[in-house]
Amino acid sequence: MTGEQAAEDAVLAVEDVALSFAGVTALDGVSFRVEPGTVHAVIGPNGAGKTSTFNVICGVYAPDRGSVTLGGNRLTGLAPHRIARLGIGRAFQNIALSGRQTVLENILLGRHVLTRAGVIASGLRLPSARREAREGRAKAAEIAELVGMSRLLDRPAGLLSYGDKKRLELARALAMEPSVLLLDEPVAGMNDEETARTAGVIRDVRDRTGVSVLLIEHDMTLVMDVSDRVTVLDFGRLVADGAPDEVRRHPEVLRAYLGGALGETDAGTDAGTEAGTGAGTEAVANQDQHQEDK
Ligand SMILES: Nc1ncnc2c1ncn2[C@@H]1O[C@H](COP(=O)(O)OP(=O)(O)OP(=O)(O)O)[C@@H](O)[C@H]1O
Repeated sequence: MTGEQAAEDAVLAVEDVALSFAGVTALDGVSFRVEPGTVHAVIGPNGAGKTSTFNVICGVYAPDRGSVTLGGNRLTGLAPHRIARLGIGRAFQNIALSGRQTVLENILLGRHVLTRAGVIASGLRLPSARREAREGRAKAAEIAELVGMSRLLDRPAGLLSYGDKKRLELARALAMEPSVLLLDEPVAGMNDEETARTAGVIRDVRDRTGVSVLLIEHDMTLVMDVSDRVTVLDFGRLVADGAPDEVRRHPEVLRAYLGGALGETDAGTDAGTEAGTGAGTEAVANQDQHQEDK
């Protein structure tokens, strides 16, 4: 297989996905592609369909229409654990770590999806199980280094700072060796310093492992800072998809974030100008504030 083919293999394609709940449209014909080795953000106001998109990708929800493929393999219709095995790793917004277990043990828990030696082989301490355990620990240590937690390997997760807990959740998802890592609000609740550290980790994941990162995030400073591409949803529809700079100036994006308040007025037409960009940034900042108030 050539390098180019390998890269093509890891493309995550969401195609014409529609999803509704008892008459409420959550997603309405959403399509986008996550290119290998990129950071890709999905943004939009509350209720836009971001979490629903993640849930369709992971197999938590079956879409009414459309499909999700990874490297040409159809994920839609498969159970979540099979989708995880095929290369979709997800770190959750709500931290679900084992507090008494150490950082190393928590990362190893993330690997169980990959472990081949069964319970019996492990119990009998067969060579295959011992080798797998050794390899697992080495890999977990590598991942801990990547997320800046090498010195915390033996610390119980329950004693970590908030930021380290969130980065450990990310590390645990990475331990599954995914092609695409899904991050649900990775910097929610973090201060500026913690946010900057996490931004560095996200970039390192992309640059050092080649894993694509797909993230939902309300913190627009982070989104614009780390993303190679941004997909914007509003009321379940895709309203923009492009480089951060293009998306920030897109009239539909300004309209979505300002709740239609600007309608046909200045910012709608000025969207491509400096003034328009400023209005968008402000609107997005208001959205952040709204999140904090929730
Ligand atoms: N399990 C569900 N049952 C009923 N309606 C749902 C369910 N999940 C999502 N929805 C609806 O689907 C729409 C999209 O919701 P979704 O949670 O995907 O949005 P979101 O962009 O993630 O929002 P937020 O930023 O507030 O998390 C909303 O109208 C929401 O109320």
